[in-house]
Amino acid sequence: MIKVLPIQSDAPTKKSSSPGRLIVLTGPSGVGKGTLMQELLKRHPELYYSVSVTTRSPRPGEINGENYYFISRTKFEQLLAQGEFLEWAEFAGNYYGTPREAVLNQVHSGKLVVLEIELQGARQIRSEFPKALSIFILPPSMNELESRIRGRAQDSEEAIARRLCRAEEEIQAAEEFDVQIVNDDLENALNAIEAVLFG
Ligand SMILES: Nc1nc2c(ncn2[C@@H]2O[C@H](COP(=O)(O)OP(=O)(O)O)[C@@H](O)[C@H]2O)c(=O)[nH]1
Ligand SMILES: Nc1ncnc2c1ncn2[C@@H]1O[C@H](COP(=O)(O)OP(=O)(O)O)[C@@H](O)[C@H]1O
Repeated sequence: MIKVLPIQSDAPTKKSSSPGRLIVLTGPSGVGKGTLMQELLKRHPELYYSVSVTTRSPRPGEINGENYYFISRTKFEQLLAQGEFLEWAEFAGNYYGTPREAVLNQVHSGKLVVLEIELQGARQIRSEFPKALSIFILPPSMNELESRIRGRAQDSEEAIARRLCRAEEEIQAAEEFDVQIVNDDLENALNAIEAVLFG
């Protein structure tokens, strides 16, 4: 079951009048969100990437504090009860959440802040922050999506099945978002995202 916390709505900031903004990058697991994000950050170091908190185990090569903050379920539930998440969801058996304070501070200081999150969290951000720009990344086909998830070779069969099942559902929601971009050729997809972010 997916659960999402209520969060604060767009509020004028006293700290800065510069146009900070929330950018939501969403789309099914394996579509290439992480890859696109890495490239975007290389090209635009001025973007602020929100590092999420998760109860999922680290994959080989993942670094705590860089890819995610990896914590226990008990700790996650404690932070949740303290209202520390801007949004959160349960996805494929694990909790994921966006740290509230860090993100709002960055937006208020005028940064473009990118959240790379799944559908339920993206919906919540959209409804609470109407000025957020939301981008839905689509795969060229379901076959290609499956081969990307398998090609990554970092998930169990069970985790792959859960991601594919969820992907079907997520793709149906693509039209809810401001912009849809197909990640077929990586360079083309990057150019399309840049056009949306920077005009
Ligand atoms: N709602 C929400 N989703 C998140 C957050 N962080 C990551 N996700 C999403 O959770 C899903 C699973 O992420 P992950 O376990 O890293 O698997 P992957 O997307 O297949 O690499 C992906 O769709 C992520 O975009 C978060 O803070 N909040
Ligand atoms: N445009 C693309 N063409 C081919 N493979 C891609 C493309 N974008 C990403 N991939 C590959 O697909 C796999 C899943 O990408 P990843 O960024 O981990 O997806 P997500 O973060 O959405 O789960 C990775 O092995 C990545 O190298």
